[in-house]
Amino acid sequence: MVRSLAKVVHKASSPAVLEQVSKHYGRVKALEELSLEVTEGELLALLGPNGAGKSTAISLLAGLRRPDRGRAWLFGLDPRDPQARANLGVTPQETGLPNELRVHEVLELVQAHYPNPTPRRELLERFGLGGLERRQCGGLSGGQKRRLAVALAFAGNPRLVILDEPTTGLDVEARRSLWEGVKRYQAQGGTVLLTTHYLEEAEALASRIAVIDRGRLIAEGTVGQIKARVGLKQVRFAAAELPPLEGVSRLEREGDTFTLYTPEADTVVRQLVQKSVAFKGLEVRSVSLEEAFVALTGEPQKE
Ligand SMILES: Nc1ncnc2c1ncn2[C@@H]1O[C@H](COP(=O)(O)OP(=O)(O)OP(=O)(O)O)[C@@H](O)[C@H]1O
Repeated sequence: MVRSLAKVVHKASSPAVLEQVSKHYGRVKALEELSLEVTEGELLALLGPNGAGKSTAISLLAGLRRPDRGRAWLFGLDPRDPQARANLGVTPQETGLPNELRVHEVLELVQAHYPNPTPRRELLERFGLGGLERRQCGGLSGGQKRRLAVALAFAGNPRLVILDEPTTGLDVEARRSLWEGVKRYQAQGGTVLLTTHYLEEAEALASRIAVIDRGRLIAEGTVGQIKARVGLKQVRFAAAELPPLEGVSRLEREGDTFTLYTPEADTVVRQLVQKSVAFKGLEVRSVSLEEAFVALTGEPQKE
């Protein structure tokens, strides 16, 4: 009795919880027994390759879809409960703004749905939109549109904001300006769940990272802990044979070309020299997050 009560209190105190959720689209398994908790005041970055299930997880928390199994909680309530969603702001992946409406009109339209909206000035300033109030949305640049779409997620003065790949397609400057707005919200006590393909973005913003792949949680921890796991280097060279090597997360062979993934490229190259491997055309480079995920989640080492 005490235990189940503790469980309820725990869920009620967290802005968002997924508890062992599974979601299938026909034969496609989008999520498999995924558990995730976003705690008050944190910025949790949800990372994963294309099709990992990030958007599906978000849609369950936003009450847009229901899990086939398991439960989703938003402020201790069913996410489809309007009372729970009144405290939530969401930016979808796609930016659909009416071309004819002016920036201030769009903001007012969204603010009007909330009892205690964030002041317009603050939103404009926070997301670098000052001076654009009277511009029609159709006349905004891609980066400005994206910043406005993200600002809208904050318009209702929410306690939790879900940002689904907010900076995809933005240049470095626009991305940084958006990060500043998100950081300021979090500094004022806001909670954020962010999905992104960019490790750099998670690094700049996240207090914690969860990595999902094929609908399952495969890693979770601080930025440092995740970086240590996905911060792999790729070592590639041609050689006739390869002795066993230490510190290799994954090994691929195509003809006489070997591709090794390792967190310790220097150590691997040193072993090649020490073991007198006659290698040619050595290349060492950092892998993309995508490749790191494949190396992490792929089959075990094989030739
Ligand atoms: N409406 C749908 N109907 C059928 N399959 C779907 C649907 N939505 C998503 N899927 C599939 O479910 C899986 C998870 O998709 P989801 O969009 O949640 O992943 P994601 O991690 O957000 O991907 P991305 O990074 O590409 O946005 C994928 O295999 C996808 O093709």
